[in-house]
Amino acid sequence: MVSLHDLRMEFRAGPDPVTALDGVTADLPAGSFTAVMGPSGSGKSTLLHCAAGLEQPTSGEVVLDGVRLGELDETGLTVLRRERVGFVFQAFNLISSLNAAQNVALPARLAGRRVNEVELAAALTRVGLSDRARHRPVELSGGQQQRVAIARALFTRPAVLFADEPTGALDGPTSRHILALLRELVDEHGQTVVMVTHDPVAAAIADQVMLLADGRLIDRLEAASAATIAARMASVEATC
Ligand SMILES: Nc1ncnc2c1ncn2[C@@H]1O[C@H](COP(=O)(O)OP(=O)(O)OP(=O)(O)O)[C@@H](O)[C@H]1O
Repeated sequence: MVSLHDLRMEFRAGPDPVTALDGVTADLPAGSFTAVMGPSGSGKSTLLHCAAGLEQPTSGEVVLDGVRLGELDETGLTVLRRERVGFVFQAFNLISSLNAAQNVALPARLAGRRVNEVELAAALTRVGLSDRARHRPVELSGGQQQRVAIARALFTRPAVLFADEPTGALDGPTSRHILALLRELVDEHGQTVVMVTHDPVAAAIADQVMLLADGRLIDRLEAASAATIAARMASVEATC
């Protein structure tokens, strides 16, 4: 379970502060799939970063897998991210000096767990990258790098997986395959998935859609179809 309580985030970049999150409160139940949507600049990435312990909110509280993030120091946050959290992000996803297989195995190695080579190979096969195991990130496309990160989540089974546009760089069939794998993490392994997406079709595989506008949570849709989500998004964008 991830609980967000009255999350507020202000950035002081220029003369005027920017309010990226304006009092967001939400529960993302354990073993559920949440899509985060909203217009550009509505606070989706900031929400994801705060919920994952990558950024500290200006105020408010995040409780992840029973741990209050505000009570952890930097070392505690690093350990929590390593042991309970998975990331499928466009940037800072993979270690550039490690090949795909080593990147998939890294969290398990850092946690001192024995690495099962058969399971490691199986995770790469599931994302269609069995022939890229020895390639380093620079030798992979953006979409393939995203898939390495998903293989890592299949292999290490973090309690919570945060994904930022995981299908943004993928073609239609690969995108559907990756979404099905994310759904499987939730349905078969009870992991919690939180995914930012602009794509109503991708969001439709989630259990709930959190809709942000101007840093506020303005709606929650449960088990909505892609058409319903697209229509709601269009109405939000028309008023922004
Ligand atoms: N480090 C920062 N410093 C200053 N302002 C920031 C910073 N990060 C984000 N913002 C601002 O906070 C607001 C929310 O940004 P955020 O990246 O969370 O939006 P988003 O919904 O993910 O957007 P997009 O869909 O375009 O990626 C924006 O107005 C953005 O300009």
